[in-house]
Amino acid sequence: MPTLATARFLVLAGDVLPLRKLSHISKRAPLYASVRFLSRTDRDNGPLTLASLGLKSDFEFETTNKKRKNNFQQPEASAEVFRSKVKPVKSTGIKEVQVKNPLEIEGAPFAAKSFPELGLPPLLLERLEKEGFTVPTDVQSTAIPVILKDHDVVIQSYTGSGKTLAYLLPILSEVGPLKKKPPSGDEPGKRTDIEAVIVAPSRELGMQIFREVEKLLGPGDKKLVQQLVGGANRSRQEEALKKNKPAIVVGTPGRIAEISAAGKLHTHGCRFLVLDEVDELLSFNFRDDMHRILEHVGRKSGADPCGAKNPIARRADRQMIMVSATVPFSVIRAARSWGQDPLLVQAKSVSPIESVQPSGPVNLTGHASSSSLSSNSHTQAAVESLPPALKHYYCVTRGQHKIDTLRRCVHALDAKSVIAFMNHTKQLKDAVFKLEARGMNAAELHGDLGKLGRSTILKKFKNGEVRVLVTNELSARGLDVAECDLVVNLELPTDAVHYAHRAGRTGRLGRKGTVVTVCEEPEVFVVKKLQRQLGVPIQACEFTEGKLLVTEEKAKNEKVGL
Ligand SMILES: Nc1ncnc2c1ncn2[C@@H]1O[C@H](COP(=O)(O)OP(=O)(O)OP(=O)(O)O)[C@@H](O)[C@H]1O
Repeated sequence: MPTLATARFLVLAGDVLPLRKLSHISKRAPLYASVRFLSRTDRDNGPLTLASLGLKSDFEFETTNKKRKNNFQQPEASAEVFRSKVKPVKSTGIKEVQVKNPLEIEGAPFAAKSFPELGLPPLLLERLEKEGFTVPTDVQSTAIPVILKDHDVVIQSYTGSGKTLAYLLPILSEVGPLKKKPPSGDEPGKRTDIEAVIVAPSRELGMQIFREVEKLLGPGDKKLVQQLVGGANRSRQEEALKKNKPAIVVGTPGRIAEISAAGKLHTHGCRFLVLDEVDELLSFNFRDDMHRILEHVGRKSGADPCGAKNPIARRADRQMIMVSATVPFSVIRAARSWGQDPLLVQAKSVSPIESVQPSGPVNLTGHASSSSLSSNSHTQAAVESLPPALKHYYCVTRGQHKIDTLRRCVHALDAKSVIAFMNHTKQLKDAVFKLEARGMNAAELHGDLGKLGRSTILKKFKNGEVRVLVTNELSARGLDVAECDLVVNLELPTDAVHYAHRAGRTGRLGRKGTVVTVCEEPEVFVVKKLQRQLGVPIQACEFTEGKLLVTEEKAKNEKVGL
């Protein structure tokens, strides 16, 4: 360990420049005549696929020449060159960490294109302008034209890069009152079926997406979207479905499957099926509910004479959109099973899913050398899931001093809105109690709280009444609080994917954000492993005299290839 005299440096938020990828986009033409891999997974333990759902049991190939109605032209090849630079921090003197402006957008991932250039209809463009969305993000400008051309897609882009609008806007271009004018002969307003089903793994995320759709539809048409999240009153949801005849439903797998099984959700004519946080939806917990959803949504019975026998022909009717910041190979396999010639859409590239290999589900040419990455697909999924502007630190302390370290960390960074993660629900109350005893506004958020309790706490956190939200994995995915400027891991996440989703609650849409992992000495090797797997520097630090001090020499970072 370096001594105080030789190795203490000051962090002025930003000594380490973002490491990003060097990506080359294939110029290959889209694969329309393609080989489709139907399934190859273990039925009992593997991820959810057609095989695990009992629809297909063997690895199969099928050649299809079927063309989608519009051919997608891949964007011109582009190469982004980012250099990994580690600026030496000064070895003398100590400077204060700058006060953060949580809403300052440093490196927002906005694209060169405008919304009108993406082919969105005029009414939707008007709504976007009213809501203050003026420029699309990179992933939006790449994904929107692809989805508008009817392709099944897997959208992968880092946390907070705007994936929700990337799929909502093309859906709203085709569904509901903002859609494109129908071709002459079509009768507008006649359709009463549900046209889009959006599935999310948690109530909070479901409600967040639901509100985003409501907002875009505007006050006059907000009943055209219905939430079907668990924890809410089911009969009221069923009544609303009957009365309002929504075009879009957003919900959690359990509640959607439940209402569908009761015969009160008619989705056979559904055109869009979105699986948000798809890698989470593939987990064992959701297996039965997802089975029902995949079997029923967008499956028109009798629409195609081959349909009854041929699952591929039947599923041709719905467009699958799968989304996550982390895309392990299990998602790629699932996309091959459920989609028709699906495309992998990333911020600046589109490639056929067929070209994705198990060793590299997403472009891995960036942050770290491939040799330094584990071959584990889950680990690979975490690479490029982190916003490039995030800063990562870890601080070693004893278990009983963790809350105090958190308090000092919040003061040192002058953080206004903090999410602190722990692994077990039982410990959250105690942590909140200790923080409040030290004069810091804090609240706990977890699944055992009632629906009302959860939404009240989230509201208070969003409006600044609660400074520190102490929570568990429930809040790690999707939660969008723009003001959150600090994430603290009071306990280590289980793996790099979980680290990425937790970390992604801050630094959203190019804003500044800091992630501090508070750990005990024997856990430091896990932090080092996370650092290697994620390909980002995680610097050792201390909080002394109200300042964050980096305690790790540059040489150590160089050792891990950063
Ligand atoms: N074009 C845009 N202009 C301005 N703000 C935008 C734009 N697109 C999205 N946003 C805002 O950026 C924030 C992050 O977007 P979103 O939640 O869709 O990110 P995400 O990529 O889905 O993140 P995660 O992976 O964590 O779910 C949201 O508050 C959203 O309203």
